Amino acid sequence: MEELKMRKIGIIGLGHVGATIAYTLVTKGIADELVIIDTNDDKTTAEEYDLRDTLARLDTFTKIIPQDYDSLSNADVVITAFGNIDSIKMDGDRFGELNFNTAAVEEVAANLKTSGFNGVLINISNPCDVVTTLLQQQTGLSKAQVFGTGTFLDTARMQRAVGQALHEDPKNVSGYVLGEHGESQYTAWSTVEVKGHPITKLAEEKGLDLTSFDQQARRGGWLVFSGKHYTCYAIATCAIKLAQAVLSDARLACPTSVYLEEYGHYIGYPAVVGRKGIIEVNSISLPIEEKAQLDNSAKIIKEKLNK
Ligand SMILES: NC(=O)c1ccc[n+]([C@@H]2O[C@H](COP(=O)([O-])OP(=O)(O)OC[C@H]3O[C@@H](n4cnc5c(N)ncnc54)[C@H](O)[C@@H]3O)[C@@H](O)[C@H]2O)c1
Repeated sequence: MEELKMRKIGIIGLGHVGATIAYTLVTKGIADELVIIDTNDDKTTAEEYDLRDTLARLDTFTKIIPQDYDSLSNADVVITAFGNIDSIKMDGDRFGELNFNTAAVEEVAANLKTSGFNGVLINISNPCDVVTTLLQQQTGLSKAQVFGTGTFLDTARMQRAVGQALHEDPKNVSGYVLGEHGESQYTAWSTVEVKGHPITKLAEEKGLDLTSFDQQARRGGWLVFSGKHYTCYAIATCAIKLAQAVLSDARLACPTSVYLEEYGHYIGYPAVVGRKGIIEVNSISLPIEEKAQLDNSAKIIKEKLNK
């Protein structure tokens, strides 16, 4: 009999974000095998047993594999969520973790390389575009195999802001927040529609303040952060949606942190995600001002990379 293909996912970094992803993957039965890795052994054991103790009450089973890089050799997806959130201050700068996370990249990339992992790597760790660029370079995986959550989360925040103002389900709002997952991100309003109606037209008709929505997308994370000193549900949901797009070869069109030749590094831009990772960069034609904003954001990511 042909062996059943298991859906195997690895998570590296089991803090607020990684643990939320692990819990969701297990309770929703999305992974048949889940590899969980953290430099903190006690934290890993705690998450391992909290998840194992959940299994008896679920309709699905997930094999939990702790602290084993070797077992990632045949994983479909690895999600990186390592970091040190306590080093982030309320100053609006996601680059606060830069030094910590660039050091972590070296260790994680070397371990992934030794493991023989050859699936799709989805990075969450901040600064997201910089860390994704470094992970791709240091793992030696292809640019299609590595991408970041990037502005997928910021786009969800924009959809929330617009949807909330118009009393619409955020899913009725389409379009993209582009650029850095950070302060220089921006909403490409030329791409945004509500139920097929261009937002620029709706804004004129209804007197909407698009700048305020854009600011809500940019600052949304800090609103959550200021109350609980981390964020977890929205980012976990973004990462899992991307992982599922890989597992089911969905060819999901969404903004992610993707490698753009033009800039020579990763940046939030429309892409299509499937079994092999980034199936295509979905080049869209932007008005001159919006393209200039993308160029500016790329410049800021590049400066951080050069540091
Ligand atoms: N891209 C986004 O949209 C987005 C959203 C939220 C959080 N984040 C980022 O995700 C990361 C995790 O956030 P969090 O709140 O869970 O942080 P956290 O500090 O709660 O957890 C980080 C975990 O990573 C572990 N870790 C550190 N170095 C490691 C290494 N080399 N190998 C394995 N594990 C390691 C730590 O022990 C810790 O358990 C941070 O970088 C944060 O800024 C990104």
